[in-house]
Amino acid sequence: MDTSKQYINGEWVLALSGETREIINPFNQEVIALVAEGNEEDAKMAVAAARNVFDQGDWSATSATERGNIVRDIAALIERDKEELAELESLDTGKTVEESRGDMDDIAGVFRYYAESADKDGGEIIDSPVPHTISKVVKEPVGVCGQITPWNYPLLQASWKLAPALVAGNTLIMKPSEITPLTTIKVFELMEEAGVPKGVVNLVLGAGATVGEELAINEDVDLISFTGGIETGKRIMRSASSNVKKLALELGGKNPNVIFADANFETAVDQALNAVFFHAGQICSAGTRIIVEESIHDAFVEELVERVRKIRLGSGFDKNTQMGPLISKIHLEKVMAYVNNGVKEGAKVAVGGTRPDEPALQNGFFYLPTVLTGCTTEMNVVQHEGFGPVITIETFRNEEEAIRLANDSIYGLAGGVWTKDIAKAERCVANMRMGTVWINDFNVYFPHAPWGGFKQSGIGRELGKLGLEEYQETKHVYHNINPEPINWF
Ligand SMILES: NC(=O)c1ccc[n+]([C@@H]2O[C@H](COP(=O)([O-])OP(=O)(O)OC[C@H]3O[C@@H](n4cnc5c(N)ncnc54)[C@H](O)[C@@H]3O)[C@@H](O)[C@H]2O)c1
Ligand SMILES: C[N+](C)(C)CC=O
Repeated sequence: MDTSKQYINGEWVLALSGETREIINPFNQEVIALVAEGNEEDAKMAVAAARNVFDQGDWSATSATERGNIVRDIAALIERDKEELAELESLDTGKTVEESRGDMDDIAGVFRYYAESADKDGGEIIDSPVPHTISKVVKEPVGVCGQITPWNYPLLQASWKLAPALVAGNTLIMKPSEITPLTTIKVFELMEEAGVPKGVVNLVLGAGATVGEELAINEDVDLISFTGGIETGKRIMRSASSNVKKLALELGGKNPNVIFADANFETAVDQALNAVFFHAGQICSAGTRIIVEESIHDAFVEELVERVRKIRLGSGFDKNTQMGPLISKIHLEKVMAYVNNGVKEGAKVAVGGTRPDEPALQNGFFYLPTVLTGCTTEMNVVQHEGFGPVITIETFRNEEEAIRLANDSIYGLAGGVWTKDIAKAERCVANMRMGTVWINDFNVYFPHAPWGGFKQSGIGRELGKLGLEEYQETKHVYHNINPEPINWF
């Protein structure tokens, strides 16, 4: 794989400026690749290619079945190269190879799901109120799509955008996170191998402020789909107003995990760990905000802390490792400051709260899994997304208070509720203002169900039927089969 090039109009090309960027392994800070560093000019070139190919109309005129077949072939190639992709993802992000393998299965599943969906919706005939007319609704591609992805699930988040955009007949320009572009580069090679026509998919590498901003503002882009942080999302929203682009935003979360005293205790503790410490808490839907019923607080914290102490940190390539490093030095410093500020606000460190002291981990961006107790809803550490391996614990006394606390957030991405009382669970779910709510589980997602946020966690949905509709325009066609003069004037 040649990482030094971008993919524009069906050609692998160096950045116009000739510049490159070093990609760093977060486990040991070694340089693992040099990649092209594109800028606004590369982005403009890619947009022009995507615009030209879309306007020629050959791709959008292919049948949905044909596009579905190509997307199915991409899934098969991802499965063929699963191990290589998983190792690349772990090298780039620090997550365990086991987690990356799971991501690759999910990614192939997303391409397969959309391949199967491609030709299942041929539109709709409307019962027209006017005699001798035919009224129908058809779906068409939106056009040229700009797609911007984050570093935490690089290829997974890319797949949620690439697969539906392709089956809907759009052309696109993708900009992966500048920190973690490797698996996305590889998948562009696979899309070329699968026979995606020239200019339909374009890859520009580089910084958000240059390439990303150009995609958001460029008036030849019809839709921008962004996954990332809330402040970047707001900025993109402003830039996208240049030509009133369609907008899909998948932003952050500060996700409540509500645990009632009647929950299965062992399972709730165990899953509370999974909800946060996968990928060192760098998950948009991480259940970092535990809200536990007061009567079981002490027992819950005791058990949680004991389990947290046993989490094994290390290289994602070591089979014994359960949690890898954070993505970068800058991010590590942010997480440290986030915890330190929480402590200044009055939170107590029950475990963690610092970097590990093992010599073998000193070159990596490691932070110990951390539990903060004595937290209350108005604290910054409870309200802000730390995006690290940090749990805050609050307590509640009754159902009403649990729901009020869970909803006390600008975010509304996801949440969980643990109880054996089915009616109580359903009442909570009905009142929790989040795009996904899990009952007696956490962090489960699959291609068939929509994903996205209420409130400031975003706009629109990815995955499922809605994830395809983001990439479609809806057209009403009204056909008068017996036109006659009206003689009004
Ligand atoms: N809701 C979801 O499904 C979901 C999934 C994954 C991650 N996230 C969120 O992503 C965030 C972490 O990712 P991150 O740190 O990479 O986010 P980020 O906002 O810093 O960057 C995301 C992407 O936006 C680009 N970007 C930065 N500035 C830009 C600009 N001015 N214009 C256009 N593009 C720009 C970056 O280069 C990167 O490709 C967290 O907040 C997390 O919750 C959300
Ligand atoms: C959407 N998800 C859960 C796959 C990754 C969020 O960061």
